[in-house]
Amino acid sequence: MEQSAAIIGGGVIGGGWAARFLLNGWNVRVFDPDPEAERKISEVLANARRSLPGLGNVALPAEGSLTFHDTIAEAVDGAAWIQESVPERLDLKQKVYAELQAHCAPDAVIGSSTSGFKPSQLQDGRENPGQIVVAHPFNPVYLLPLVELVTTAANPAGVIDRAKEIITAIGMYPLHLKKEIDAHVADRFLEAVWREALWLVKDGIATTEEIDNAIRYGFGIRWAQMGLFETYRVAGGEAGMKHFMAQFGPCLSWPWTKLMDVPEFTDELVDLIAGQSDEQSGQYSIRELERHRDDNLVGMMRALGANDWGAGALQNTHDRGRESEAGLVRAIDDIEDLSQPVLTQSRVVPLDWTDYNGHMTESRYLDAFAQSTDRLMMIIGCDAEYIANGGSYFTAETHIRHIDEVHAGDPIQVRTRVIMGAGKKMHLWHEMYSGERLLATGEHMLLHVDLATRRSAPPAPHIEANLVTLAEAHAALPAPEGLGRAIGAPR
Ligand SMILES: NC(=O)C1=CN([C@@H]2O[C@H](COP(=O)(O)OP(=O)(O)OC[C@H]3O[C@@H](n4cnc5c(N)ncnc54)[C@H](O)[C@@H]3O)[C@@H](O)[C@H]2O)C=CC1
Ligand SMILES: C[N+](C)(C)CC(=O)CC(=O)[O-]
Repeated sequence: MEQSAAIIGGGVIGGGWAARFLLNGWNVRVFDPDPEAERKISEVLANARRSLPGLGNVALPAEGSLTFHDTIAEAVDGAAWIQESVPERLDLKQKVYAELQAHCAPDAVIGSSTSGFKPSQLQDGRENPGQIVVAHPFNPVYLLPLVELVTTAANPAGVIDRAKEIITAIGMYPLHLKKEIDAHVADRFLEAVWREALWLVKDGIATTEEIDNAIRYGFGIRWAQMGLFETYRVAGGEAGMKHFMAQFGPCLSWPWTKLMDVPEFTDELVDLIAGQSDEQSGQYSIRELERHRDDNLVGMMRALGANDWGAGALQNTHDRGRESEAGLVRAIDDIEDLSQPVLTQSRVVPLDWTDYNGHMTESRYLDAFAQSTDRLMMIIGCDAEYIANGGSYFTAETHIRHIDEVHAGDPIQVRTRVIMGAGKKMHLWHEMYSGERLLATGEHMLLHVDLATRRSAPPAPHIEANLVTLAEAHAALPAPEGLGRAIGAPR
């Protein structure tokens, strides 16, 4: 069913929310009095379109529609989710809530992007306080999954459940905080770190660039994959957290930091920091910096996905939930038409799959075909459980033909035929398409192995039976052009 989200305030964060909903198939209705809002959102959207669709390994749904409206009343019409992202001023937010509630559906969820206000401050004086929650995201909203969902006793369980369901459906992670507090959880850290950094610059200890290097060459990468406590548990050595606390606990009272002491924001300090920041990154426009940031985030999250860890594991779960809508199956019984090649991949080319030639790089064709082989193995029953019990397939030979180029952000699909499946042998033929365009073919010979002896061995009977079923069904199709071809001179 088509769903609509209203975006109230379409700046940095509202634009990110608009992209997140839109690219996950929602219709998006924007209200923002700024005459430049449409241009700004279209620029954020362009960055989101080049990065988000390729983040996961399964294609997103078709984009929803994006419309701009002159009044709040029009924007919230029919909206199931309303996301308020107006500037961080309580009086303004409260005025906006009064107008929202005069026009929106009583069962719509209203989420606030507020970085610091408590939900009770937003609910105060409202007729229907139960529909208002804090849904605090992180920039860029279209890539980072965290949403701090802060609720109060005024929020019925049904509203909280719906909020969690919708946030999850658009590929995000609702961290539900049941106790409200100024600045929630994550912004408390960010502010503490920022305060320390301002002191270090003001006191002439380090420049903005040196501070950024201290973060990005070290603990910043660590935090991205294990957070704070798991990282320190490991840092405690074999004795874990207890040893870590015994060793470093006393430093807290020496103290190493100036946590609560805020440097005064004099013109001199602002000029010092802004000047160093210009020197550090002034050669890039903000949009260029956003694209570098997005490329890096996609690469890091995809690396985490390969390890099924942290934000990457979350993305993998989201991908699994999208498989059937994308037409992918996990078992032979779920294939609708056995006579046709099996859809083994439906995705978008990710940013980190491209090279200096500006197109998908050669090694990624093998990567894509290998993922299709993995799915075909799962479909015939060679799944994680079977492999854990000691049986699997090894690839003995591969021949890839590159027929047409494809770029980051383009959709690709792989269709797979079983050419032969008998005894230990599995002979596969993959065809990769973008729409109707044939991009590449992959011919692969695999051997079933016993993982204990590392030698070829017959597969379990049900696997062989499934392979034979597919091979017989696919044998009725015309032989693929290029099957069995050796490397030849280009025509
Ligand atoms: N910028 C950031 O890093 C983050 C900001 N937030 C929160 O998101 C909210 C918005 O912040 P930004 O997007 O950074 O600000 P922004 O200044 O980029 O955007 C605010 C937008 O609201 C519009 N606006 C002003 N009055 C309005 C009204 N009455 N109705 C509708 N729209 C109106 C403005 O025209 C502007 O486009 C704030 O509550 C902020 O704390 C949350 C997470 C991160
Ligand atoms: C600086 N900030 C308080 C607006 C930051 C946030 O709220 C979250 C983020 O994206 O860093």
